[in-house]
Amino acid sequence: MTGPIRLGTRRSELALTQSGHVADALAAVSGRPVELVHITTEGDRSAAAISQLGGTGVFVSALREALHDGRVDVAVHSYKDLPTAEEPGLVIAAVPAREDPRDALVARDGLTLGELPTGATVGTGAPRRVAQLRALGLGLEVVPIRGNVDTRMGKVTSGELDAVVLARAGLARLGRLDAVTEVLDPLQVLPAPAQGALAVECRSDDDVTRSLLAALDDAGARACVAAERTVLATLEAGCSAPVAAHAEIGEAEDGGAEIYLRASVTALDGGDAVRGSVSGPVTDATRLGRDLAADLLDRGAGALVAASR
Ligand SMILES: NCc1[nH]cc(CCC(=O)O)c1CC(=O)O
Repeated sequence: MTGPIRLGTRRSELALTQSGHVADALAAVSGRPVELVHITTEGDRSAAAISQLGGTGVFVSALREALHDGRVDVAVHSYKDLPTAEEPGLVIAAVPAREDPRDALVARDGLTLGELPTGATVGTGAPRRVAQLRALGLGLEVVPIRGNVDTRMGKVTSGELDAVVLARAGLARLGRLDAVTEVLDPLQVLPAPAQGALAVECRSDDDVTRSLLAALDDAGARACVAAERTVLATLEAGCSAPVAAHAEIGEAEDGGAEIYLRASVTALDGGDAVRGSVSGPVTDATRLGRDLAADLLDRGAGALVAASR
């Protein structure tokens, strides 16, 4: 097979940027042309809140249909938008090196969270961010917003809102880090499981594409994402639940590689939260995720997840 590799992508500027990077890398390792195929998803067509459309899975299903149908060979997703359930017939063949997964504040006048006055309006649509911002006890007024990155940042420029919270990774990929006024400390606002990572998917029986994509895989990023998403799956929480998780790789005392995993579940009103952390060998990523979720459940996380449904 020497024809072009067809890579399905959403049309948003962020999706096109992410897909473009993967397409370039895939062309370089395969020596074959890579053709971008634009796919429109229900999440792009509708202005309704994501929670009303049935979760962020709405961004994913149209791309997956195109893979199943054979219209495309490869699809690139923001990993945090993927449901935790595996998709029969498809495989995540590459998790490329990850961007900084932290959340970022874009505020008027260069302000940080701590400098925003009581009653300042902060826009975000994600329940995880709403809950953690309220839990800071700063008296911020959290305003639900959605739309692409430009639309959200425009609400600060126009003066409609004092600030918005976005994934730093999206701003980095779009070349908009200049707008960031504070990168949020994960001790205050822990990012979403798999934030900043991409999932590059193909058909499980497409051995040629699988082996090409294997060259784009970053084992450390894959292990961190596995640990974080296992927390989410074990808590039986959807991607719109106020669950946060963040894994990092560091050096263990014996010189080997170790994962340090943190997670939190926060009540939507910010009045209650359960946080925890665990560390262990990189090869035990999913076990670490399960252990941390079990610890959070022991300490009451189940009720917080249930209350957010
Ligand atoms: N939910 C939308 C979404 N999906 C992925 C990103 C950013 C890129 C990433 O996290 O990889 C965003 C925007 C945001 O949260 O600000």
